[in-house]
Amino acid sequence: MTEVYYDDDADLSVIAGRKVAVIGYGSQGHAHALSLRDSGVDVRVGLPEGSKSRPKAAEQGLRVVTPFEAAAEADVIMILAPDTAQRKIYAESIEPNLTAGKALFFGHGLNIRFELIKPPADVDVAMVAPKGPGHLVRRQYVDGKGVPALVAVEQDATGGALALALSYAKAIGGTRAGVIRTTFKEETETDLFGEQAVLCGGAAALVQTGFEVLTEAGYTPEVAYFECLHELKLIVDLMYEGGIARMRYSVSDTAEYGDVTRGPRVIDARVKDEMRKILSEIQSGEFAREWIAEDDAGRPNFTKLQQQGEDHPIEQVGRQLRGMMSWVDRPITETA
Ligand SMILES: NC(=O)C1=CN([C@@H]2O[C@H](COP(=O)(O)OP(=O)(O)OC[C@H]3O[C@@H](n4cnc5c(N)ncnc54)[C@H](OP(=O)(O)O)[C@@H]3O)[C@@H](O)[C@H]2O)C=CC1
Ligand SMILES: CC[C@](O)(C(C)=O)C(=O)O
Ligand SMILES: [Mg+2]
Ligand SMILES: [Mg+2]
Repeated sequence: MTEVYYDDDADLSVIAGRKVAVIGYGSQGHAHALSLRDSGVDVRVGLPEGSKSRPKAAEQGLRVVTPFEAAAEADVIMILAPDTAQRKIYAESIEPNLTAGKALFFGHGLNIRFELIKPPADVDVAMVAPKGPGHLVRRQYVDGKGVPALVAVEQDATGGALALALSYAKAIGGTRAGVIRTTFKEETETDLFGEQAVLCGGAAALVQTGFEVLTEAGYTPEVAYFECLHELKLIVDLMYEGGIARMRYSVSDTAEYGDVTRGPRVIDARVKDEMRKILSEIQSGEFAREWIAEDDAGRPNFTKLQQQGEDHPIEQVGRQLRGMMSWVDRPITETA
């Protein structure tokens, strides 16, 4: 069985003895910067002049400097800007300051796995990748809990890269939940697959399609929303707590019989083949090339598809229904 690292396996004083730069203050950046600070780490946030994240970080009492200044001051540089922006930030602000013995950290491995960033051999290159959205990484930390994380070491120039990554993971709450060691290759490919085929792409398409089938057959949109979206969270909560078995224990026999007989008809061999194709596009670098080119072109296709998603009827009915449930529309974070 894979080794899982918990709080007792990581030494907080390792990261507390370093100067850390967090580049970016979005979903992950705000969570890392605030939790590092609350764990006693000397942290500064690197953001360009004019960045709309600057006031948020400053309001939270963090010292904000430019990415160049942050990389010059710090000896651990964590890049938490968008994946598509990282290669330019690296070239302009980090590379000139990446002297021997420093550590370059990532929250996701895309830029290293696909060689968009090639650090020099005399620095540590490591990853601390929480397996959850940044706003929940912060919320769990504040609540005394944690989101599981992956750590990986691509280069160990100092001999201390793993201890440093585990220490960093402890400072953001990861070792409270469990940290697994992996590689940049495995993290990048599984993370992209998970978000495309299951967690974001697969789940969103499943919900929208179920809603469409019911409403096109004449059923009430509000009923369809509760059935296909709202209740999904309650079902997934049971899976999160006790696996698919606990969900099946809790639902009726009728639901469980429908689940085991009809589920495989929805997610059938054709869907599995398509998932394999998606995985091979990730592994070959085809997806990364497509995404970088789309970003370089100003994201025309992405913007169109985002708009289509926002215009889907499930969003309108959902907004109305959630408006009646004050506890559902909780701000995703108190801080960013
Ligand atoms: N979202 C998540 O929960 C997860 C993300 N990750 C990884 O974490 C990394 C960050 O993603 P995410 O948190 O979603 O990013 P976001 O899009 O939420 O945030 C991006 C942040 O970077 C800032 N930024 C944009 N351009 C620059 C620049 N040139 N220099 C410095 N800062 C800049 C933005 O500032 P501004 O406000 O000015 O735009 C913003 O503060 C990615 O590698 C991602 O794959 C990993 C696990 C989960
Ligand atoms: C599931 C999406 C994710 O991989 C994440 C929150 O872990 C991301 O890139 O945002
Ligand atoms: Mg992920
Ligand atoms: Mg991801």
